[in-house]
Amino acid sequence: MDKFHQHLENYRVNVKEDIEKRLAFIREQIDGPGLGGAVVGISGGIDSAVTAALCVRALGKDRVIGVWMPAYSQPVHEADSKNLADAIGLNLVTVDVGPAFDALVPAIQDVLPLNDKTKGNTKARLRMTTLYAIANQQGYLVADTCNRSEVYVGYMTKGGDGLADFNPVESLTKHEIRILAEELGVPGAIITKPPSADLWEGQTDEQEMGFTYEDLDRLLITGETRPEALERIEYLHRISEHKRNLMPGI
Ligand SMILES: Nc1ncnc2c1ncn2[C@@H]1O[C@H](COP(=O)(O)OP(=O)(O)OC[C@H]2O[C@@H]([n+]3cccc(C(=O)O)c3)[C@H](O)[C@@H]2O)[C@@H](O)[C@H]1O
Ligand SMILES: Nc1ncnc2c1ncn2[C@@H]1O[C@H](COP(=O)(O)OP(=O)(O)OP(=O)(O)O)[C@@H](O)[C@H]1O
Ligand SMILES: [Mg+2]
Repeated sequence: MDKFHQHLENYRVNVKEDIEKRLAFIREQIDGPGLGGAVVGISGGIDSAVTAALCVRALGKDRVIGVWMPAYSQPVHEADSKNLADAIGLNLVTVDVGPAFDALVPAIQDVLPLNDKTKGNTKARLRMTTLYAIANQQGYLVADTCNRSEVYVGYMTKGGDGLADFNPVESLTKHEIRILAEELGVPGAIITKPPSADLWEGQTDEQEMGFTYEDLDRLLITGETRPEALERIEYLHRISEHKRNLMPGI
């Protein structure tokens, strides 16, 4: 077995211990300052599924709100979000951010045209606004869902999914997140689905980044990867330095 798979195997063996460490971290973040609970944006993807499952285990289902926020989202993600909620006992609510997006984008476009990426990032920032409204009102914290792989290359929207109050999955690569998801009882369809920001039709992480999560996670775990991927990964890492901030994480 190579170094990469050996690392993942070790993680699998120790996953229960790792979960306990993360649950303690979440309780410390919420109960330390005497706050009520946590709010998590639920996309139907694996990162938010794992984050929500950890929060529910740490705090109990009455202290966690999951929010599905469609804006021209693929129907499969809504179904997966509902299946997740049933599987982990998550209190899931829906806030449709589509109308706000439809009102805001033409107003900005009166000033200058926006491309698909900019529009997509605007959706992510409307979701952040929604999560903070709920957190504000309830005395909750917003949970971040960005994993170690995404953070390394800055693959998140600044001030969107990249802005939150604490992060229970920050030190985990995408491959480790998959192992954790299995252990937490996340439905299989969410674990095997290709990662996507779903910010525009047909978007997938690997296609947009220009390398695979295996390329990226091999680098993070073993220090080596395919030379062609390495150049692009390090380029994205350099230009995203401004996105890595000081929020408490584990
Ligand atoms: N050197 C610098 N120092 C300080 N600030 C700097 C900067 N360079 C850019 N900026 C600022 O940052 C902005 C660009 O950052 P940002 O708005 O994030 O935009 P950008 O990095 O261009 O796009 C975000 C990327 O993250 C992806 N994404 C978003 C959301 C979720 C997921 C997912 O995995 O699901 C992925 C999305 O598909 C896209 O590829 C600039 O407009 C500028 O305001
Ligand atoms: N439609 C949505 N409703 C609610 N939250 C969303 C939605 N789309 C994205 N988000 C939030 O933005 C985060 C970033 O998206 P990202 O795609 O990186 O994570 P994911 O969907 O959970 O996992 P994956 O990377 O496997 O797709 C999500 O984890 C979620 O918190
Ligand atoms: Mg996603």
